[in-house]
Amino acid sequence: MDKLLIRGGNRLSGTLPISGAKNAALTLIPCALLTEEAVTLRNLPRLADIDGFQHLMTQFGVSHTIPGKRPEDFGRNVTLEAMRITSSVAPYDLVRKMRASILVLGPLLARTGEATVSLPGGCAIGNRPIDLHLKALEAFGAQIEMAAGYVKAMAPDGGLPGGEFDFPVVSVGATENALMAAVLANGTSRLINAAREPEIVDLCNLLTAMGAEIEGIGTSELTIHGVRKLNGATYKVMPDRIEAGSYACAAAITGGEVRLEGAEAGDMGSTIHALRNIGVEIDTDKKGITVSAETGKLKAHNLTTAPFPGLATDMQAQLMSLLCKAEGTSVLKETIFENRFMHVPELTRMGANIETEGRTAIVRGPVELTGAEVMATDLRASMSLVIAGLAGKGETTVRRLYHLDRGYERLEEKLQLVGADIERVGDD
Ligand SMILES: CC(=O)N[C@H]1[C@@H](OP(=O)(O)OP(=O)(O)OC[C@H]2O[C@@H](n3ccc(=O)[nH]c3=O)[C@H](O)[C@@H]2O)O[C@H](CO)[C@@H](O)[C@@H]1O
Ligand SMILES: C=C(OP(=O)(O)O)C(=O)O
Repeated sequence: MDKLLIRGGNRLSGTLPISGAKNAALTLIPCALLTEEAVTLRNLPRLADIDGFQHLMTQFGVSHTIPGKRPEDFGRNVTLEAMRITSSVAPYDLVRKMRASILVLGPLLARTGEATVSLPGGCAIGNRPIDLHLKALEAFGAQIEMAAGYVKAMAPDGGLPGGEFDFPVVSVGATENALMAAVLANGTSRLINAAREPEIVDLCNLLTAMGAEIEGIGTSELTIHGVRKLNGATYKVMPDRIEAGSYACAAAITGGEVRLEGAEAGDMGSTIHALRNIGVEIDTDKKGITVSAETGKLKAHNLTTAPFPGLATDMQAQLMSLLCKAEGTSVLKETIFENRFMHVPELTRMGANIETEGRTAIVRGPVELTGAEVMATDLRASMSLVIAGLAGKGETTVRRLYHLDRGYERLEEKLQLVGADIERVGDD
């Protein structure tokens, strides 16, 4: 298995491009199930999760074409066409590798009147139940059955009537599934306390381009007037705000100055706010953001993760690494997932001074980070180790790169562009 070798200490400087957002792409791809016409997605990131989702789509009879693009370019355009749905079953083998596969449930149900999807199971960061996905679909008139690790959703003859669902907890995925089911319902549906992450807005914008009628886009109350048919569309995936935030932390921890080309500051308010409070300078414009920092001037700051517009849980680990180099004591509270501090023991091995108590981590800094052999346990935890490695004295080896490959397009190439000493090597 490949590993990353990072020789820390280089100050990052220059420009790196920000890719299309994984979490947007994973909900835009299943929209192709909602229409017989072609849906073309531009700026899809080249990631293991995206390849996996495209593969899953072939299971339902969706064809995809990738027009030739130079391999050295980032991103990719893909046309998905679901002229006829040949199966509405998502088997365990394909679903278990990628939790987001559950996002085919809503659109398959809406298009064909039934869907059978393997339960995705938990993952390293928490249990991640799907009860809210199912309750929202039930509220729209679906009948749900569970058997042998699969969930089967059925619509009444003539399709889902639509309905109202008030989310007791904000859920990104459940909001997405509910939206994709509601757009083809016979009546009007209402989602209350819906997630309003920028990726949900991206989903609503694609659905609207396909002919859906959605009111309240960008708010926590969405009204969806079901339409009989949706058409195809061509749509550009939004920039990845988590990738951009991660590279901002990487630049800052090295005391560097990096331009994140294509980053959308408007989607990154809480991350930018956090970075500025830590002492990182951020300049924003329409085409990207520029991050600069002086390592000696970083200061402690308390952070609490929350649904958008709060601080994204997907940024917690990366900011924690940065705070190891900040003067003073920072308190980080993780409110979204119950087990999202798995980077802490690895960061500690690199010299960090972090104590955890339940969902709170106390980071004392600044410390001298040192290179070490570390093991990645999940996507953002892995990135936090890369960030620490960039600032660490000596060599850091990060193993289990499949986590990083789920969410960072050609990570080492992008970091090399700004001067990092990082390479991917085969294991010996
Ligand atoms: C592919 C994708 O977009 N992934 C993102 C999505 O995950 P995902 O959509 O899985 O996360 P959710 O927003 O659904 O989860 C939020 C919280 O709700 C709970 N919950 C969720 C669904 C449910 O049916 N029941 C329930 O209790 C979860 O366990 C968690 O505690 O949003 C998360 C929160 O911003 C991000 O960290 C993930 O990167
Ligand atoms: C947790 C994440 O993704 P997923 O929901 O795909 O596991 C993430 O992107 O940080």
